[in-house]
Amino acid sequence: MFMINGTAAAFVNEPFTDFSQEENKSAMKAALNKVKQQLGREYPLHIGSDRVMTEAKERSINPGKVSEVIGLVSKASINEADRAMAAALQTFDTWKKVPPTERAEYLFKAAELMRQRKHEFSAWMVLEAGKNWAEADADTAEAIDFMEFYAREMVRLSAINIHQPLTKINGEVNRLTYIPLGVGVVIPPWNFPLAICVGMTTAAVVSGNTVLLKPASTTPVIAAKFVELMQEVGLPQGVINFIPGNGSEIGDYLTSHPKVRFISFTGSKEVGLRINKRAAETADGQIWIKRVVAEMGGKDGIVVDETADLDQAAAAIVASAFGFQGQKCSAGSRAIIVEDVYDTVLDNVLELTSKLKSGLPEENFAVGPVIDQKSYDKILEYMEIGKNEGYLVAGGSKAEGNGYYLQPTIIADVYPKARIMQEEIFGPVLAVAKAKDWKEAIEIFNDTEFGLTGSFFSKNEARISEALQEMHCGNLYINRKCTGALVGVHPFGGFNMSGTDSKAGGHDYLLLFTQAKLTSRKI
Ligand SMILES: NC(=O)c1ccc[n+]([C@@H]2O[C@H](COP(=O)([O-])OP(=O)(O)OC[C@H]3O[C@@H](n4cnc5c(N)ncnc54)[C@H](O)[C@@H]3O)[C@@H](O)[C@H]2O)c1
Ligand SMILES: N[C@@H](CCC=O)C(=O)O
Repeated sequence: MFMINGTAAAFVNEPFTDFSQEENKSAMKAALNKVKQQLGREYPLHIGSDRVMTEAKERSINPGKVSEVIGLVSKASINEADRAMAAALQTFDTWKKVPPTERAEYLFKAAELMRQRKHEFSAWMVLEAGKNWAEADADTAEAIDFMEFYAREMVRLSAINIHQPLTKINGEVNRLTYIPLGVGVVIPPWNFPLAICVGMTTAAVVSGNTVLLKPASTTPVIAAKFVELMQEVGLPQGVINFIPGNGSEIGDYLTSHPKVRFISFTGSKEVGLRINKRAAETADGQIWIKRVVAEMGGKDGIVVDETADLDQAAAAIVASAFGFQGQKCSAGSRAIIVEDVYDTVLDNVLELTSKLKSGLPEENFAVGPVIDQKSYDKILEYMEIGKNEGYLVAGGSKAEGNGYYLQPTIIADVYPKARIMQEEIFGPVLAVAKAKDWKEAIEIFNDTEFGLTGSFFSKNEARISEALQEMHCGNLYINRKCTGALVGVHPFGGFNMSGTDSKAGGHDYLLLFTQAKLTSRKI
């Protein structure tokens, strides 16, 4: 709980589940069985207090077993998006007046309920997103963390002048308070279908805003489960309006809408830039500049010098490149290794990769499917491009299974300007480049339009100091993998074309969804 003997308990991350323990294994299997009984159900839109079933549906399928339908989710058209906007606008008038501590309570309660049903939420992601158990468990843990963390943050910010203590002068009482912005559109991606959806939505809501939540089209069921949870804890109707639908249809419509005060987006560079551009146009009747928070793609990498622990470096390269099939914005899709140890590290990487078994996520194979046909086709294309840009040393094609399975693929001796070194593939494809020394390796690392995550492996302190300064990315790690940021520990967000560096899970994040009001009273 939040309060212990009247004092706020310190935030701690939700622990990950150890699935080598029999009881945890059984609990996860039971959760999967329970969830399987609920497959194929229909889910409504949530517009204010209305539950709206539309004829048009998003058909969500299991990417690891494509004949299995996870659920059919109602799909909003512009008409329903308009109704949702009206509901959100109306509710904003009352929600903004709810004391911040009360708003935070909804998040604390939801975090607690999610904790109790942790494996069930993870099971939905195993089936809908193709995550293995550990990846799904980490996603659920992060969702719980976001709610706990942002609730605490709202309580902290609501204490007047705490964030920015004001200089005192005689004859005046001055206060700085953080007030909400208005109605926001929340647009999460599918790859962290619970954590990122929950984090983006609850940050906006706990700050006193109301939202239109448009989930990703491939993972709408897990988003619907989150919205149901918020209803269960009694969040007032109209605070979260749930409107799955086409990005190009309602997405474009909403991002241009004059009543939208802010857009919170996480997804690809292409869509993020489109939203940023549309949001910058002032629509008729619009009386503000829209705030855009856009967290976008990455072309992250791991640099290894000759002094590094080579086994640790190889393990980190494999985990970062192939965890969740490389479908993380933080994925280490580039390894840049100095020539003295290039062959040794590459051999280690190949050996570890050859041990990765691919198969059904519900059976907890290390490597599962990619998300859908479009991704599958795109990644296969990149594999072919890669074969012309270096040497194929592992994988390179489809893998067995009734779904979108691909082999973990490694292309070696790739030149820095190659497409597979520059473009985000978002799949299990690792490009390996050779550098003459650690300085050149850092130059190659920085030679990208993105700037999200990176790692530097070395035992040399002087080099580590220089790498800390020179490697230009939002989340830089030393001697560890470049994925797996923890809420509160590693605030997350990137530079350049990786986005607005909003640092989700950090102490500044809620400020993005508030405006600071200074009041000065003469006494
Ligand atoms: N930087 C981060 O924190 C972070 C985290 C996770 C994922 N990502 C990035 O997300 C991408 C993968 O996710 P994705 O495939 O869901 O991305 P995407 O850009 O295709 O879609 C993201 C969301 O935008 C919606 N959308 C599509 N067109 C739209 C439009 N015109 N207007 C409004 N919304 C629209 C989609 O329906 C989805 O909900 C990768 O590039 C990955 O790197 C970044
Ligand atoms: N925050 C996650 C990545 C989120 C994007 O996909 C990590 O640090 O691995």
